[in-house]
Amino acid sequence: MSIRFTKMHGIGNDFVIIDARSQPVDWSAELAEQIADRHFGVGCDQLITIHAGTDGAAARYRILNQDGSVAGQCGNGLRCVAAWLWRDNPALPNPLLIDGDAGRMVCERLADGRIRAAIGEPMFAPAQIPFMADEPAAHYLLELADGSIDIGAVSMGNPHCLVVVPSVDQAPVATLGALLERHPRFPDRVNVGFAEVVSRAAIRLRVFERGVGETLACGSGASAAVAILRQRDVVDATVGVDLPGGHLDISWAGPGSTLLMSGPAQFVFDGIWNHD
Ligand SMILES: N[C@@H](CCC[C@H](N)C(=O)O)C(=O)O
Repeated sequence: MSIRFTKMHGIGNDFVIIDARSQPVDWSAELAEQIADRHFGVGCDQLITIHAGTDGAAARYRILNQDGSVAGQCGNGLRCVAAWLWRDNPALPNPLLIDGDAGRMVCERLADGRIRAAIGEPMFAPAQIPFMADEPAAHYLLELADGSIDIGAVSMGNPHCLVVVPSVDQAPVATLGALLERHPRFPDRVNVGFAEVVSRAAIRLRVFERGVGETLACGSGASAAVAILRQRDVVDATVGVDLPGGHLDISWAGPGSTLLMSGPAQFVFDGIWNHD
């Protein structure tokens, strides 16, 4: 079987995007694992499929991680889906409505070519993350085999935890990230951010993504980091986030408001995936 796809990235967080409206797609963990494989497949952090939209949405998007697990949100992927939809049909409006498992998102192409996505309100209630705790808090102590660690936790439509570190360059992203991703208090596993606060308007961030490992960038991770640091009143409403693959601007006015994420969406190539 042959499947047409587009390879894209948002500051190095890379995706294979498949239009599931115009061709049959066997949406499965196995398909994601095969396509995402960097040696035997196309190679990507996430496989994203585009489905028919309803009620005014241009489309619906679904996300599978490299390991085949389902994700509810993908900030960088959402911007790429918006750019893909505008390329596919230049008559589509700007802003554009796109539905996902986390709800309805609004994407707007800015004058400088970047895309600003409204990705919803951060959710701090432990049951919504999901995270095992009695009540929402700005800090949680998480038990590890050799002590405990201070974390923040939030859902951006997908689960995130955050560790504040003195320097992201020295942070044990691979080891601690893998440990926290599967910590028993996160029953659905979790994306793990390591943030260095540079000022009230700037942070540096590395993210160990659930179902992938460390990626060059994570849009929902950048959003989660700003939401948690804003909850702690450590940063202002607008924050520049530097990730290994590039820069995102995040704005969150606070409870009751949607969070805004601005950044690029890049096409890499179009191709055809042939598989048995
Ligand atoms: N890279 C994405 C997040 C992808 C999903 C995540 N790994 C999860 O399992 O929740 C982003 O840019 O937000």
